[in-house]
Amino acid sequence: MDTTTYDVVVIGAGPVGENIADRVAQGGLRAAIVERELVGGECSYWACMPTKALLRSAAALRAARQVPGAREAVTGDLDTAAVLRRRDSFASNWKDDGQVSWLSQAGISLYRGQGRISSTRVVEVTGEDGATTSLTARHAVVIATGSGALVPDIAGLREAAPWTSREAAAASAVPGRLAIIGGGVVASEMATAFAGLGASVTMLARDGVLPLAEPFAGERVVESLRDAGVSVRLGAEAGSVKRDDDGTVSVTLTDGEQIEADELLVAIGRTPNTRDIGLDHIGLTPGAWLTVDDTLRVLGGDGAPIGDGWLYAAGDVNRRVLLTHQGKYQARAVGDVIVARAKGEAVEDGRWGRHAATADERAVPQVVFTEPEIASVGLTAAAAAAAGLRTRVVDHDLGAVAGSALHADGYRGHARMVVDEDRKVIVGFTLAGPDVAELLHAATIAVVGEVPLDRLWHAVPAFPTVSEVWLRLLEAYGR
Ligand SMILES: Cc1cc2nc3c(=O)[nH]c(=O)nc-3n(C[C@H](O)[C@H](O)[C@H](O)COP(=O)(O)OP(=O)(O)OC[C@H]3O[C@@H](n4cnc5c(N)ncnc54)[C@H](O)[C@@H]3O)c2cc1C
Ligand SMILES: NC(=O)c1ccc[n+]([C@@H]2O[C@H](COP(=O)([O-])OP(=O)(O)OC[C@H]3O[C@@H](n4cnc5c(N)ncnc54)[C@H](O)[C@@H]3O)[C@@H](O)[C@H]2O)c1
Repeated sequence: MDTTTYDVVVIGAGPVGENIADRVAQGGLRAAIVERELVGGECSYWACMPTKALLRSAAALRAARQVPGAREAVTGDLDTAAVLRRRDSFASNWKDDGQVSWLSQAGISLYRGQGRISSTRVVEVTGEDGATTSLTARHAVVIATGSGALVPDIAGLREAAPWTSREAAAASAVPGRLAIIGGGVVASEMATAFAGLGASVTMLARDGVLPLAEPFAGERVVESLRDAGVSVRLGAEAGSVKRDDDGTVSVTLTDGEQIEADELLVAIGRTPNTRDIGLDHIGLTPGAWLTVDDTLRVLGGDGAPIGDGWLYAAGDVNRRVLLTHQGKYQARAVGDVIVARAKGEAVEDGRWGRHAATADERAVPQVVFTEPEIASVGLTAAAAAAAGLRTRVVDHDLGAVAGSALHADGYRGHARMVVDEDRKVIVGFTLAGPDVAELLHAATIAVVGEVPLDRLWHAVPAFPTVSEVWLRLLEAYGR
């Protein structure tokens, strides 16, 4: 058995693991990273990048059709084969050579195989050929193993070989009929994408569509999915599933109704990749989400860091926020804190300190790439109320600003800001409308910066842009 010692060993080379390794290497420590599939993780090959590529061409076409002059220039339909080819290139054709050479130029050692913690600071890597390498970390081990699709215990579901987000993201053809179980982010985006690509889509949204967003967001998405021909079945629950010999999938709903499709996508959330990473060797439960403190140290059942604090977890696997950008934010904090602790430097773990992932709590931005796009940061009105904040909610019609009218004929959208009345700062902001994704960062800065409303009056939106909605919201709030 080979034995190799590094300062830091990272298990999982998704976006989060890669960033952690890079950060500690930049801090002067020697890092090894362990990956069992493709360097780049879920986001690069089966999640963010390919799914957005599947959505983008139809969005561009819709945008052109909303502007007279451009509309007349669009004479054909979406070219599905070209969309899938573009998606393939955004998934790097499911090859990780580019990312592997990036690791190498960053001075990070890559070990391919399944990583498992075998004892304090020791990770064993089992390669495809069964050979084992033992890696010892002088300072820290970081778990960045991400998450996989959750498949519920519905009778016949597993035997019916359903799609998860992976098969949807990497589909080589568009099914004639696609049924989807779920109403969250993956279900909404994939219903949008596959309807845009010509599939006949049925969405079984037991708990509603985008139920965690502001209610107007889900309502707009349902409306537009239905306009696009999607059958959105709010409250419908799959009771059992069967795939016939001819490949047809039949879903029997709990009320007895039967729905047939060529493929069935299950999109009801995620499960952590912790089943086989050696958690039992350190007193934790295999298959469970990991609990961490604000500097991302893994906590044991007693609420204290494991051992002397040598074990960290970042990204999806700690369940704080299941988003790439937020996982990479955690990666910067965890990489820097490992370096600081290794060098005996001060740890800045107070609120908004360099080594604390404070924004995870109440300042998370997210864009859902549906039609319309849903861009949000911070708390919804309901979440703010549940958190006990005294709030005022201000709404504005996003279509009623000059910039929106110019952007597209018939522009429809909505904006909401949630103000903490005791501090007179924005704690939540949601936009629903075409191309609102790029408007989000202004709101994120206002929320993270806790910019007083009085000062925001001096942040003047350029005319004529959609951002003028900021002024309208302030006017509605009053000075
Ligand atoms: C369909 C879909 C679309 C999404 N779109 C977006 C989006 O648009 N924007 C966004 O911000 N987020 C999006 N997300 C979420 C995003 O993909 C995740 O938040 C992100 O990938 C998490 O990164 P990670 O590094 O924590 O985990 P992962 O990306 O899951 O990477 C973990 C890596 O660890 C490896 N690994 C696991 N266990 C081991 C082991 N024992 N040994 C060695 N290697 C191991 C895995 O092979 C994997 O490469 C989407 C998710 C899905 C499912
Ligand atoms: N654009 C983006 O930022 C983006 C895109 C896709 C995914 N993601 C991330 O990936 C993660 C996973 O997405 P997801 O859509 O799978 O999960 P999700 O948690 O967003 O939504 C899952 C939905 O399924 C419902 N559900 C749960 N069990 C069910 C059941 N048995 N039957 C029917 N419905 C059920 C839930 O009520 C929920 O609404 C999300 O947390 C999200 O952050 C982000």
